[in-house]
Amino acid sequence: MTELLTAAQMRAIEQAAIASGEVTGLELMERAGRGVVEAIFEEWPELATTSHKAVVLCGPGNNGGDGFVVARLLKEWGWEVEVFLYGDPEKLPPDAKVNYERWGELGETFAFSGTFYHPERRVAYPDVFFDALFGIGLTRPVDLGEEYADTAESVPGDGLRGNLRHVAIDIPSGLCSDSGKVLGAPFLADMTVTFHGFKHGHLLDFGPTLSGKVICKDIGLPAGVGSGAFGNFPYSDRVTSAFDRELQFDQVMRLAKTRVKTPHDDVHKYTHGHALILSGGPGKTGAARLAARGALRIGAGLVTVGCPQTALWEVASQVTAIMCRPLDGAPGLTEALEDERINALCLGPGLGLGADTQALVLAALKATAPRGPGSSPGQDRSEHNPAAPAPEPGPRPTSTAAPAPEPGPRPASTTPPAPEPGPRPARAVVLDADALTRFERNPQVLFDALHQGCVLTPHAGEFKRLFPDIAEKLDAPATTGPAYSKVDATREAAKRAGCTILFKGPDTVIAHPSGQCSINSSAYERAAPWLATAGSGDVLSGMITGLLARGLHPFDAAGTAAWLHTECALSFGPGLIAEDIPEELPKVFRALGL
Ligand SMILES: NC(=O)C1=CN([C@@H]2O[C@H](COP(=O)(O)OP(=O)(O)OC[C@H]3O[C@@H](n4cnc5c(N)ncnc54)[C@H](O)[C@@H]3O)[C@@H](O)[C@H]2O)[C@@H](O)CC1
Ligand SMILES: [K+]
Repeated sequence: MTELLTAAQMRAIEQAAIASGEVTGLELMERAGRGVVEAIFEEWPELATTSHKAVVLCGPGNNGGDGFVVARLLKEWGWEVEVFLYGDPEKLPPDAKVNYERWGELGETFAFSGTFYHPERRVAYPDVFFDALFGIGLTRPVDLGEEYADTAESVPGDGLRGNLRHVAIDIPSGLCSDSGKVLGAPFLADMTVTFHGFKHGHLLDFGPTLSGKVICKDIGLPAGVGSGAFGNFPYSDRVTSAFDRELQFDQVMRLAKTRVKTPHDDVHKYTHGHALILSGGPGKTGAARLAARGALRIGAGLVTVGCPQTALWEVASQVTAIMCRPLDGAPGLTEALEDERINALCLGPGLGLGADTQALVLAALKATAPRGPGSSPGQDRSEHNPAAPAPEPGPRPTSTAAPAPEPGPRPASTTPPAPEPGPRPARAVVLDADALTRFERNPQVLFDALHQGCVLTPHAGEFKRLFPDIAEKLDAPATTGPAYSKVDATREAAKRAGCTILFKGPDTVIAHPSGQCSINSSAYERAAPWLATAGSGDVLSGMITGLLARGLHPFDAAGTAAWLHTECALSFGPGLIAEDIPEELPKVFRALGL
């Protein structure tokens, strides 16, 4: 499991380890520096010889301390190394000071006060420039003058400096480790070597652009409860990543299990759920058809497109395995939902911004709201109980349509699964696009009707319409670190709405009102810029709806669909159009060994 850390969590883990007496801060710093050297030799084996040159820019904190370790190790290896320090050596924290002095036995440290220019001593044409200026301790914008900005922001490996590689230690300086926002002049790295676990900032916002490639080195910090990077943090504070193939595999395996018919299974199409996708009128049915195809391919047993009578022939003439039915307005929907086998709905794609859309959404939410005490709409704002035993992530048995298959075999994992983020009601609803925008002027009306079975899938514009105050905080330029992040924003929105929110982007964040959160990053080796194509979001909504029909919990359905959506794009490659995404799913499933 890939667990993503905030600066505060990383500090807490380090401090707990040091306080336990198992390791000292100095040992951790030595391992961090060694990890950086290992990483550059692994990445660029041609550097693992003696005749290379490095410039190391150290800052006033422990990130600078790591830089002094790197300088010493490379010098001992036989490199020519030049070290600059931004700050007063007397004020370095204790571990960094020790390493400053150790380096001092091998070479000189030049004061960096805005210039690298030292005519007598400058290392000409270095092979690597190390950024050990600021790490997770960045608190304000970096402003070190033009020469620094020029060096830090130069295009990695640009021609001026030959094959100069820019390596950031822990996180590029000027990048906020919690938010991925930029504070002042940022360092543009070819490679970033971080420790123990990825930080949120490596995946969010500018993180992937500035970090180059991120390598995470183990520095021997003991694993806590959960034996992952998180130590003992409550689940409600944790964020996992869609790098997390294991977790996603687990979900997909569970789906696959119910595809296999054994002599004991009474599996028929209704046991895989029935998804209803609402469509707009004539000329506007394409989005719903795309969503329907996504729902069907991902495994919903039945998918019906409900459309105005006037659009019936348009839909009917373009679908085959997908059913269609006339469904006019809120009364029509309420009547359709008397069929209790319909257990997942999708509203929004192509629906239009008329009053009808609001009425349809409210009718859908009313008909699907859990009944009974303590389950009133908009009330799923409870926290997890972190002390509660973590159950197996088995199927959510609340769906009337989905059977209760055995959990599929899981890849070996040392991390216990997260507790269930609350029960899911029998029926679930995905709201996207126009179904969100329609409530721009009265979001509270929507929030009052939402329930724990809902998933909202806004892109940045839609998010802003529903949560303008949260978006304002998120969009404000960062002036201090750690800055308010997309994780903070999505969590806050999920709490307010009382349901799962999937906030789209290359850094898609999925949050549940309990605080449970994950990031589906389409960056680094999962970068798929061709996914930004018309209709791609409609397919995602449909895929989530399909997984909900299969009985997955909204939080899991949203995360798994987002992950598979990116996998489909990667598998297909450039040239992809929205229609290709669902059709790629079988190949992705096969590649997963299903
Ligand atoms: N024992 C430990 O705590 C370990 C720490 N490690 C390294 O230590 C780093 C964290 O060290 P620190 O907490 O000392 O933080 P940093 O080294 O990131 O920076 C903190 C210092 O920079 C100053 N500062 C912050 N923003 C500034 C700005 N814009 N302009 C000028 N000065 C600014 C702060 O006032 C403070 O003096 C990690 O990123 C990691 O590289 C690793 O060595 C592993 C072990
Ligand atoms: K750094």
